[in-house]
Amino acid sequence: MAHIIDGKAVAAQVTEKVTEAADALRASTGVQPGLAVVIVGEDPASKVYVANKGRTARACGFLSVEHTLPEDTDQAALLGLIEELNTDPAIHGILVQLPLPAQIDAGAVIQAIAPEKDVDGFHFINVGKLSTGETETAFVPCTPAGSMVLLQTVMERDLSGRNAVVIGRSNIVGKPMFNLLLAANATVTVAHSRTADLPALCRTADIVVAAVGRPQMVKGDWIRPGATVIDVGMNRIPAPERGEGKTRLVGDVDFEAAEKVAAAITPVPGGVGPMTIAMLMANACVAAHRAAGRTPPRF
Ligand SMILES: Nc1nc(=O)c2c([nH]1)NC[C@@H]1CN(c3ccc(C(=O)N[C@@H](CCC(=O)O)C(=O)O)cc3)C=[N+]21
Ligand SMILES: [Mg+2]
Repeated sequence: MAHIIDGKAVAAQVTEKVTEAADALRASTGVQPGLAVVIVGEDPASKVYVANKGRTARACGFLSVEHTLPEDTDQAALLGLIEELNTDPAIHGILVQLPLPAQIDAGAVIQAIAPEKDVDGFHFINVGKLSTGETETAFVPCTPAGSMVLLQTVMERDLSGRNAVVIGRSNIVGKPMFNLLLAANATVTVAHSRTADLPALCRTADIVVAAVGRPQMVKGDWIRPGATVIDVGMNRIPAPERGEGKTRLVGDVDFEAAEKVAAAITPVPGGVGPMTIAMLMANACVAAHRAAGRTPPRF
C-alpha cells in the first residue's frame, strides 16, 4: 500500500509560512500583499475555486479583490480592467480565471497582465524564464509548482537521474512540469494523445505525473512497483451510489489500483488541488516582496 501524500496538510504548512511572511512584510514596510482574481461569467465550478482562493488569501492576511464580469464581457472591457489592475499599487498579483468565454482571446488577455503581477506564471516572460532556468525571478505556474513540493516531501533531493513521465502537454501543467523536473535533474518524457504504447512507457517511470483530464485513465498495471504518482486530474463523474444525480471528484489515475503498486500517490481531492491554491498565495507574497524592494522568502 502506497504512502498517501497529504496535499491538504502540506498546503496548510505553505500558507502558514506565507501568512508569517506577509505579516513581517507589512510590519517592516507597510505593504500588504494584494491579490486580484478576475472571473468572467457564472460557471459554477469556477466560482467555487475563486471563492476558495479569496478565502485563503484573506486567511493569509492579504487584501483580496474579486472582479466578476458578465458572461458577455468583451475583450476591450476585460483588457481595460487588467490595465487598471496593472497600475494599481495595492495589487501585487492578478489571476484571470480560465477558461474564458469564446468571444475573448485568452492568449491576448494573459499577455496583457504585467509579468511582475502574473502569479499564474502564464506570461511569455515567466514561461521563458522558467524554460531558460531563471527560476529565481520567474513565477512558476501554481499546479506544477505545488506538484514539485509534493514530490519533494517523499523524494527529497532524490529526483536526480530518475525517470519521470509527464502525461499531458498543456501550457498550464505538462510543459512547466517538464521544465521543473528537468531542472531537478530527472530524465523527463512528455507523453500525449499520440504517444505509442503509453502503458509500457509509464512502466519505465519512477515518477508519473498525470495531467490529461481523463477520469481514471492511468491503470494500476501502468505503474512500476515503488513509483511515485502525482495525479493532477480533477474530473467530476456521476456517483449514483451517493444518490440520484450526485457526482464525485476523481483524478486521472485509477487510485484504488495504483495505490496498491506505487510507493507514494496523491489523492483527489486533497492532493494537488489544495497545493495549487497554496502556491498561488506564495507567488502573490513573492510579488509583494519584490514590489516593496525586499528579497522574497522561499516557500
Ligand atoms: N488562471 C487560472 N489559474 C488557475 O490556477 C486555475 C484556473 N485559471 N482555472 C481553473 C483551474 C482549476 N484550479 C483548481 C484549484 C484548486 C482546486 C482545489 O482546491 N481542489 C480541491 C477540491 C475541490 C472540490 O472539491 O471541488 C482538491 O483537489 O482537494 C481545484 C482546481 C485552478 N485553476
Ligand atoms: Mg487534489
